[in-house]
Amino acid sequence: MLRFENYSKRFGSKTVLTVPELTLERGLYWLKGENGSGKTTFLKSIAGLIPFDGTIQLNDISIKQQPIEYRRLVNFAEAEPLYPGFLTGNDLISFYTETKQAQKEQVALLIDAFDIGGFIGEKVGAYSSGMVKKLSLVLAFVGNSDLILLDEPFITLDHKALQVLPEIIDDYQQKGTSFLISSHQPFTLLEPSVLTVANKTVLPASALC
Ligand SMILES: Nc1ncnc2c1ncn2[C@@H]1O[C@H](COP(=O)(O)OP(=O)(O)OP(=O)(O)O)[C@@H](O)[C@H]1O
Repeated sequence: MLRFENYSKRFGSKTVLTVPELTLERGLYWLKGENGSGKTTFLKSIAGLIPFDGTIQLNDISIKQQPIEYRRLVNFAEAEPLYPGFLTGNDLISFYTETKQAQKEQVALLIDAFDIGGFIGEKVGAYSSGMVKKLSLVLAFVGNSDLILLDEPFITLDHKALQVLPEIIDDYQQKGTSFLISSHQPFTLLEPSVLTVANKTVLPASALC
């Protein structure tokens, strides 16, 4: 269960998002909203990457009071991931495998599913945007996170990866992982609950009726 109380995010003097109170039960959520509405800001706040006012708790664990414990539960894949160009994909995968205490078999399956084995020995600086995107998705699925945040996961992926990604999301969801996914493209096959980011707040679509 993900809970927000008196959440607000300012950049300088400008408040871009407020969520007075919101509880999200375990599940798969599609975060919808226009450009600049606040989807990435919301996801980055939940990932613990940017400061904010108020409270965010996952399973009663507070991002501010128990940051290490909280971060163990959450994985995040950025819309346009950036990694130090001198590292190889293997360097990053090894680091995530260790910090997320992931099983080597799980990692091997992900490398195979996203078909990245042919280039992860090379430095990330030489990757195309789609290759970086696939690597970032593999890293997001490494370990046993309670909540996976995917910011625009479908952009720049090739046809095969576009087919594989929903299957993996479905598989993880059935094992109990929750997802918050921002996307301008529908992914209705997975039957997500819709969250709308508009008017500087986040509301379940049902609340808008
Ligand atoms: N680092 C920053 N400094 C100042 N303002 C920012 C910063 N990051 C985001 N914003 C502002 O916060 C608001 C929300 O931006 P955000 O990136 O969260 O939108 P988004 O819904 O993800 O947009 P898109 O669909 O275009 O990716 C925008 O008004 C944006 O200008």
